[in-house]
Amino acid sequence: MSAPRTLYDKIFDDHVVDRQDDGTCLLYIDRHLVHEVTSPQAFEGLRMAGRKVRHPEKTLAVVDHNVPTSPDRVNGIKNEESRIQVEALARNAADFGVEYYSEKDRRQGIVHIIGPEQGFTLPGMTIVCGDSHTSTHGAFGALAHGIGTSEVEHVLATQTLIQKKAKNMLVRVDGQLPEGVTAKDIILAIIGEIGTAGGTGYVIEYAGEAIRSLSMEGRMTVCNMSIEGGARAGLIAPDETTFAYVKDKPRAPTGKAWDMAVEYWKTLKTDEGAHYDKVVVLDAASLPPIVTWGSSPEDVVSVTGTVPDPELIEDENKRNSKKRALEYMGLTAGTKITDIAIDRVFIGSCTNGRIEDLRAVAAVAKGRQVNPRVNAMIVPGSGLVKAQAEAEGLDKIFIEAGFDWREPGCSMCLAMNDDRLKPHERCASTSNRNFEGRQGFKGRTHLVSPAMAAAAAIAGHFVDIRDWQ
Ligand SMILES: CC(C)[C@H](C(=O)O)[C@@H](O)C(=O)O
Ligand code: SF4
Repeated sequence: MSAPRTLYDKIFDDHVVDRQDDGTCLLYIDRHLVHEVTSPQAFEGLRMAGRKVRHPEKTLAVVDHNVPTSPDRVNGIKNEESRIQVEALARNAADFGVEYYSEKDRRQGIVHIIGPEQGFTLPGMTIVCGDSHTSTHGAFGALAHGIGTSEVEHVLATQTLIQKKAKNMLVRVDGQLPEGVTAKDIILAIIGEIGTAGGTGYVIEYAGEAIRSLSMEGRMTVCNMSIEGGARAGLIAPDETTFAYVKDKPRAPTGKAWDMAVEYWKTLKTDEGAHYDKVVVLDAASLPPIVTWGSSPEDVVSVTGTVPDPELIEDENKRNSKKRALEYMGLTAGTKITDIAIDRVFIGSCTNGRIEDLRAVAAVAKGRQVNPRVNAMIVPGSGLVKAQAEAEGLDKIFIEAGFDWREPGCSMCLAMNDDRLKPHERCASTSNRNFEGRQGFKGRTHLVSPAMAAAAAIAGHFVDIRDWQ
């Protein structure tokens, strides 16, 4: 009998085309997602070499990072740099025969949201994209990770990727989440626990009762931020929740092919006794809603807590870096998190821009008003998320409450477009990164869950969402 294997081992093994003695492998890639930021040189490389895209039907291109989120974007993109990137992708997709969703297509959206929506992302697949948050697709039990632009070119040309196997890490979240605590709080707590380098060299498998209980949206939120924990990818074994989500998606298999696929997908779980190189265990019942206070996703604190004191950190380098983070954030140690006033709210991104996130926001916003000092925007992750939200009447709740309801895109997650913080503006954000300048020059980002962001928009400062239920 063969040795017990992890889910990661199985998907990896199933895709090895060639293995060298030093462990370098050539992996077959099932799906390639392409966006406008990391693909121009890759297509240019193909053009110069006179090569074609090996499998256009396994490739899907979309614009997301640079697109404006204002309704007048259909009249053209004013920012020249953005327009050039967007036009380049449109041309490259046409020249190389790759399916492409432009900003005018209702299926357009953030690359990691449209893949699952279209059934382009399926369990057991290898999925790559020139984007670090490709880990999102691991929620389906797919081996999905970001690649660099030269690798994008390699995958376009050959449908394969050179890879060395990573180590296996298990993150088990036992028990049930308390009311008001979400998938976002789980992943922020995990990153707080392992640190931003904790997952370096690993692929993380998330398991345990709390993970099993999550919807696909919640699982995507968790896997999305694997990269913030340093891991190459994050995975969750597919189950009935996964199959129910995938069924009837435009590109999902149908009929007999569906039955065969499900049969295979059911084998995609870690064998009893398989070896993990590292195991981390968390108790969901003890998790609070989390707010980041610094400029790294590991700078987490409970909403009931205070801004920590860097002077208490023994390691000098770490102490200095956290002191600098506090200074950048304009905060003083000891301040209660609920006393921190905010100027802006950003609800969206590939972490929390899906329908369930918007429903959570609507539940908080209904019948309430955004604080007059706060500018709060809601950016659906895709055109389909937007249409669904509008079909449910969520847009009316948002607009009546004073939120700005936008068109889909990456938006203020990274400020590569018109949506950005002004210097020193403080933002409660549902995105995944809080680096210096991430949401705009000198902007200050606090990462939170959608419900926490909505509550902060209304109160004008952070509040414990559990007191609002
Ligand atoms: C622009 C892109 C390369 C980048 C990434 O890889 O993650 C972006 O999506 C981000 O979130 O910072
Ligand atoms: S939403 Fe943010 S994290 Fe996601 S792909 Fe866009 S820029 Fe990157």
